[in-house]
Amino acid sequence: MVDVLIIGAGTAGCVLAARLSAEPTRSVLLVEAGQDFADRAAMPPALTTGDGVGFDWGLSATVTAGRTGPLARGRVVGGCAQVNGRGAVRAMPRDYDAWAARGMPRWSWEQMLPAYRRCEADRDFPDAPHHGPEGPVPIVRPDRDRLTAPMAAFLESMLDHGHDYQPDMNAPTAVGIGPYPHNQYADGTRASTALTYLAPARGRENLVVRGDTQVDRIVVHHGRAIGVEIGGEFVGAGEVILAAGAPLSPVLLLRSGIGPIEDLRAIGITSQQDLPGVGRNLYDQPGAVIPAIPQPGSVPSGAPMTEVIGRLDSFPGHVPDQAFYLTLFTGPAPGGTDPMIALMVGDFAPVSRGTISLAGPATGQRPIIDLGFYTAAGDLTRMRDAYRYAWTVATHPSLARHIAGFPMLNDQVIGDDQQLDAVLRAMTFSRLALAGGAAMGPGDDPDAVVDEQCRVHGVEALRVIDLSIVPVPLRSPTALDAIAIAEHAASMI
Ligand SMILES: Cc1cc2nc3c(=O)[nH]c(=O)nc-3n(C[C@H](O)[C@H](O)[C@H](O)COP(=O)(O)OP(=O)(O)OC[C@H]3O[C@@H](n4cnc5c(N)ncnc54)[C@H](O)[C@@H]3O)c2cc1C
Repeated sequence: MVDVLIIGAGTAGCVLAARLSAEPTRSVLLVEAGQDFADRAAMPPALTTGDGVGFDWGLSATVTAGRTGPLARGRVVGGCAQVNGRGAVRAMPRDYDAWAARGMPRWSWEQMLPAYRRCEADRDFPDAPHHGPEGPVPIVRPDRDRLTAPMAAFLESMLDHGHDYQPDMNAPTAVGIGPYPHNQYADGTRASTALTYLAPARGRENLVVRGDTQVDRIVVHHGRAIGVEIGGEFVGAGEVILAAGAPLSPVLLLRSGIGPIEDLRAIGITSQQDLPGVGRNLYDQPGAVIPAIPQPGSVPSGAPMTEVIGRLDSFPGHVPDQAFYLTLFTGPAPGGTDPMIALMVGDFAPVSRGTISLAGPATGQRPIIDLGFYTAAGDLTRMRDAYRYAWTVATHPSLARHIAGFPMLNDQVIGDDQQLDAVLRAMTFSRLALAGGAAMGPGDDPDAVVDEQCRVHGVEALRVIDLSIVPVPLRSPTALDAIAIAEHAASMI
């Protein structure tokens, strides 16, 4: 029997395994459903995701009412951050302060900042008080003077719109436009937590990593987690830590009988703990693009996909909340080879919430995921205003000179509420920044799943530590936050 069994060697799980096994007397078993590339040289250059191929779970979700789409989730040691876009932007202090204000003072920005500092080695601002100089994750930004022509034009358009230039978009209050921070090594290799945290810890005698091993359920006996079941095998543990990410941590709780009692009974799962909040309060960030055909030669081949990110405070029709972001993407469109330019607008803080539920008890049955985009009043209007504003950025002369045409948009569509709403409902996609579904909250909150120390309410020796515990929207693309959250939680164990 191991002391600690961690389910999921993803973004957070690799951090937890490294930090918890640093104590030599504690035995740690890290279990991952996907492949383990222990030898960095054996790792394929590109780990793809999408519809169950490569290193993807093949999940799907309801995106907007009546419309379903694939929901990419990394299934490999390193998790989503092993297949993601490497954008490494922090959430804002106000997000953590909102978290703390829900009765969890240990998750305030003041408490979280040391965790962000601990995890990073910021190559550009090592001396800034809010940055860490020597953590495991290298953070770099593109050089403003060496941006590709469309990226420089996007920056110019935003500055002309009155937004501030921010050399460090990870400064706590950075609002405006600046170089996009990325987690990567100097040679361009992706700096996932499989490399930055787990690889240096692999030699420890008290740490075992098991790839290609999917946990079927957590075994709870008399109100205490005593281990897990893997294809009929029981593996005992003193403590189980669930780090399967959103949405798969809530899925595993449900399969283990931890969730809304009536829903579990209806699909034949014996309840171990009635927790109505499991699978609820899921949120994600809706995104939409303005696709454009570039002028010939405008997008250099092999150019980085994105180099500049904007976090907006105010624009017409919008109450400032720093929740919208703009990014320019260049390169071949998904599944194609012709170059494209796409200005993406995303909402970091929608009000809408989604749900996760099970169709049945079997591990092989896909969960039912509804992202709930635009179900809350006001979310679609917010997006409409932001998209309209993005149109003015895309059609600004600096950017427009790189664009030959917009395939599906014009001033008339953009100006008409009904037409634009139809476009948004049809094209909105998941920003793949899922969080919640097993939210943290005090014991008197009926929707709370874990307490301030990530312990599942009502079940001993079981914690959830990944983005599914986040009870508030994070104004960020989320990967860096998953690392900092795991760092912070590990310091409490
Ligand atoms: C394609 C893509 C692009 C993205 N781009 C960016 C970006 O550029 N910047 C950014 O900040 N964020 C990005 N994100 C989001 C970000 O990467 C994730 O939000 C974050 O990494 C999630 O971390 P996590 O630890 O909560 O979960 P994960 O990293 O998903 O880790 C969960 C792990 O648990 C494993 N697991 C699940 N169930 C089981 C089970 N039953 N048994 C065993 N193992 C299990 C999974 O295989 C996985 O390895 C992207 C996400 C995707 C999918």
